[in-house]
Amino acid sequence: MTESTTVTAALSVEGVTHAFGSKKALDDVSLEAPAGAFTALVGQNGAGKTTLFSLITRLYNNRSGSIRVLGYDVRRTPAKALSQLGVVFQARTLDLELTVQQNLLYHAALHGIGRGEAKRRAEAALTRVNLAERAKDKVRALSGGQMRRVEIARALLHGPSLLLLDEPTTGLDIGSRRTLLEEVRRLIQQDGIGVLWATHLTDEIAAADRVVVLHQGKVMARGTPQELCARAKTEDVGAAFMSIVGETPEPRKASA
Ligand SMILES: Nc1ncnc2c1ncn2[C@@H]1O[C@H](COP(=O)(O)OP(=O)(O)OP(=O)(O)O)[C@@H](O)[C@H]1O
Repeated sequence: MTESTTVTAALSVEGVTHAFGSKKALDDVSLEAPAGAFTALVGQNGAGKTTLFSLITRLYNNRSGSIRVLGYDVRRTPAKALSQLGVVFQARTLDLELTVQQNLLYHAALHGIGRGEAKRRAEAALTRVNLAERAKDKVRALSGGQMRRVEIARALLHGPSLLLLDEPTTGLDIGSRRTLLEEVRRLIQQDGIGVLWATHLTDEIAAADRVVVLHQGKVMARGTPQELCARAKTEDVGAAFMSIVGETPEPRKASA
């Protein structure tokens, strides 16, 4: 898929700048996350990923440019835009002492979803992330990867068209990371939702449909992993990322 292809944008960001005092955290950022696709937002620490998520979710007000979720401007029509948005934040936000189901029902109540409907949706959402059998377990009893999947189920309760995940694999082992990626890919295939997955781990972008490279608040590149590799004249997407942000990849250590 190329930039010129006409697609339904689950998320469209155009010309967004955001500063903390005199420091620009985002500088004229434009990007898209199409429906039915996995878009990776890759950047090193401090690139501006969390700031962008805070603007999309209206934790911060965007004073420049526009942010649209399924065509709804988050500033002009926030209720419509946010109703299409599911978010998994970097820090975990589940109540460890409640059961998985209680956590989901609590969240559904905040969205004004009635008890019966909430139970039905919670079961369906847990089934989608392969955790239906853990509904009655306390969250404390789950692994880190399972907790992340509960957070995804929770984010899906109100039927969003766009799922934002901010560094969702932080603290997970390699197997759990792979499972999480597979689950999210399956959701995209089954439901056609758009996903924006923020990460600093370049191995997580190799299988993305599209990649957006963010560096020091600026979009440095957009395209498929193959397009990024072609641009940087390498076959390794991690090396392509390092080249695009102007850093030399560390030489591989020889095995002992
Ligand atoms: N509340 C704040 N006040 C001042 N500066 C901030 C604030 N939040 C972020 N910044 C600065 O904005 C820039 C972008 O930070 P941001 O957290 O968005 O990056 P990030 O890509 O999410 O990084 P990380 O992966 O470390 O979370 C950084 O220089 C950061 O120091």
